[in-house]
Amino acid sequence: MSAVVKLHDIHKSFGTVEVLKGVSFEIDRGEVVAIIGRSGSGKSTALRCINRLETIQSGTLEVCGHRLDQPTLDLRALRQDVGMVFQSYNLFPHLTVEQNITLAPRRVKRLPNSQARALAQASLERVGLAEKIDCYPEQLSGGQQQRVAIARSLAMQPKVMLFDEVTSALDPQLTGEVLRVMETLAQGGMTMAVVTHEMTFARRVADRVIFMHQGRVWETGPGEMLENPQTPELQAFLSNGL
Ligand SMILES: Nc1ncnc2c1ncn2[C@@H]1O[C@H](COP(=O)(O)OP(=O)(O)OP(=O)(O)O)[C@@H](O)[C@H]1O
Repeated sequence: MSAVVKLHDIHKSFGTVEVLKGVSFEIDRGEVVAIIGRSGSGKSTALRCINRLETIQSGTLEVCGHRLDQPTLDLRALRQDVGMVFQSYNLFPHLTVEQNITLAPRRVKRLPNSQARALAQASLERVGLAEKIDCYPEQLSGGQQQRVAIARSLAMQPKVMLFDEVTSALDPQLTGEVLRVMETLAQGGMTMAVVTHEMTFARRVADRVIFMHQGRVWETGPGEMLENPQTPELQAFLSNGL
């Protein structure tokens, strides 16, 4: 298998505070990696580096063949290959579901209206919301809005998807419906990096779990490592939660 995401010895500081202290990991094509760890351990920052929402100070970083540590980076091409879904859905309230989903494909890929609508329909079917295509976000539950946000990302046909605590704002029932959509994507072969506090999801769905602690990859392994943590830090995290 070939790695589509390669981080090697990444260092990242905000001002004088170093939050990533030499982070290295790879994600293979079709692999699902869950990134777990305490608040402030650097999970979101590491994820955000992968699509260049954050720049790194040193290290090498390659995503879908794009060298993010090189000045020649084509940011637009990178962002087409890498989709990202956030905790806040960031849907435009004055646009319908279809308009939200087709905004980027129309602008970036210059798709004609009929093709864009078909793409929105297909993306919504993948998240189980085809019948909501003409709704406005306020007519949807939080879980449905998050699924629309996932559909919006899918419509750009990304090669890698990044999920940053996408269920943190949802109650347990709505969390479940979003996680099921993500599980279906995982089963369909999508390459995914998922920052999450959902340990059941990490254990069951992820091919590999990365435990970050104090800006470093502290422990990594298959989901079963959560049943048999090797370091006291992962043990403490699993018993105390956040
Ligand atoms: N834009 C920023 N400016 C300054 N400091 C930041 C910025 N973004 C993150 N940090 C700091 O970097 C550290 C790591 O933050 P990060 O969001 O990556 O952690 P996290 O593990 O994802 O935590 P959480 O689970 O709370 O989201 C924290 O101490 C945070 O305060």
